[in-house]
Amino acid sequence: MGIWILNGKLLDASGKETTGHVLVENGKIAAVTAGQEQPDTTGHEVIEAAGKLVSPGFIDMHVHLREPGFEHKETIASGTRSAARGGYTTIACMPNTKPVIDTVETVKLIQGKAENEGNGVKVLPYGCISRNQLGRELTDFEALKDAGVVAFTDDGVGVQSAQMMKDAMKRAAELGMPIVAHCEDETLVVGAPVSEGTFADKNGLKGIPNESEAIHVGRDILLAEATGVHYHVCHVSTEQSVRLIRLGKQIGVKVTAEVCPHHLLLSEEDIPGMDANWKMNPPLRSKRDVEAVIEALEDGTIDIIVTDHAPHSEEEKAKGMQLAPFGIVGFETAFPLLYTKFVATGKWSLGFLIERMTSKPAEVFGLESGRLQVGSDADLTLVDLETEKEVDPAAFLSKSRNTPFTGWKLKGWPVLTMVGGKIAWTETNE
Ligand SMILES: NC(=O)N[C@@H](CC(=O)O)C(=O)O
Ligand SMILES: [Zn+2]
Ligand SMILES: [Zn+2]
Repeated sequence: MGIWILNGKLLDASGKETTGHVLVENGKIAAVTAGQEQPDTTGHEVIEAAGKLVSPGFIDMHVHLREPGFEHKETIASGTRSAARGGYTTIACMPNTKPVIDTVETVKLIQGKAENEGNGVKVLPYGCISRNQLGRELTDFEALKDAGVVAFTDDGVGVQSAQMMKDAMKRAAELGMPIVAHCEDETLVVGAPVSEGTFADKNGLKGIPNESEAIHVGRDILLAEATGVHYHVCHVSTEQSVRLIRLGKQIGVKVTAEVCPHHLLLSEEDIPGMDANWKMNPPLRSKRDVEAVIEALEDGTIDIIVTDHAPHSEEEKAKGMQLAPFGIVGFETAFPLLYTKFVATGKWSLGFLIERMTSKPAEVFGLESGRLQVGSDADLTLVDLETEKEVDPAAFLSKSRNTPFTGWKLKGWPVLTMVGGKIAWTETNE
C-alpha cells in the first residue's frame, strides 16, 4: 500500500507551478502526475493537499544540534523535531559539540542517536578540520570520511593559520571532500558583540569589522585555487566577501557559499536594544551588506540558504549583549520568513526559493535528495502558503527560544514533513 498526496501545488523542473499528485511507495516517490485528473487511489492511503505546496524536503547544511555536551540548549531529539516542523528532511550538524566531532567514535555516537531519536530526519555530521577545533593539528580525515562525515569544518571558530588551512585543503582535495569554513580572523575581533556601525557607536560597544570575515574568504579562495579543493563559505554576511566569492567563481575556483535568513532580512540598524537575541556570529551588518548578500544569492554568487540554527538557553542569553553567546535558532521560522518577505512580495519566484533550499544544497554537497522525482526517497514537505501566524518562541519545538523574529506575522508554514515515506511531523499531531 502506498500514499497518494492529492491536488498539491507542485513545481515543475523549470520552477513553474502546477497542480498534481504524488504517489509514495516503499519510501520512494513512485509517481508524479500533473493536471487536475484524479488518479485511482484504490488500496492506497490518501493525503489531501489541495492548496498546499508539495516541495522536496528542505535541506539545511548548517545547524547546531548541541549533543553531545550541551543538552540544555538542544538535543538530537529536540533539534530534529524542530527541524521536521520547519520542513527540513536533511540537516548537516556542526562539530562544535563537547567533545567536538573529531573522532570516529563521536561520529558514530551522533549517527546512532540520530537513527534512534532523530524523528526520521536525515542527520549528516560534519567532522572537524582540527583536533579539538584548536587549529593546531589536523584530524584523521580519511577515518572521518570512512565513518560518513559530509565535509570538514571547524565552524564556531575560524582556522587562524593559513598553513593549517592549506594542509587541510590538500588533504580534503585528495579525498574528494569539501572544506567548509567559518571565516573569522580573530586578530580583528577583540571582544566585540555586534558589527561596526550605528548600533555599536550608539551603545558604546566595540564593533566587529567586515574585514574579519572577508580576509579569510580571500585567503581561502587563494588556497582553494592552489589546492583544487571544493571550498564552501559559511554564513556570508558582507559585501566584501561577496565580491571575493564572485571573483573566485569567475576565475574558475571551486568555491560555493551559503547565507542565513537573518542576514537577508535584518541589518544592525534593526537591533532594538541590548537584547542578546539579536547577537549572532557573523553579526547583523549594514544595510549595504544586506543588499549585497541578497543580490549575490539572486545572481548565484551565493548558492544556498542555511539556517545556522544555533540554540542557546534563556539563562545564557540573559547575560546580555556583551556576555551572552552568539547565535539564534532558525529551523521553525526560516521558510515562513523567506516566503513572506521575498516570495509573497513578488521579489522572488517560489521556484527560486525552493531551489536554494532543496536541489541546490543537494547539488553543492552531492546529496541524492532535494528533488521531486520518481525513484528518489520520498522526502517531502507540505506547506500552507495562506494562513498567517505570528512567530511565538514559547511554542517552538526547539529547546531554545533565542530568536529576533518574535511577533513577526508570517505565511508559508510547513504542515507536514515526510522522510523516506514516513511522516516525521504533522501540524495535527504536534
Ligand atoms: N552562529 C553563531 O552565532 N553561533 C554558532 C557558531 C557559529 O556558527 O559560528 C554556535 O555554535 O552557537
Ligand atoms: Zn560559524
Ligand atoms: Zn554555525
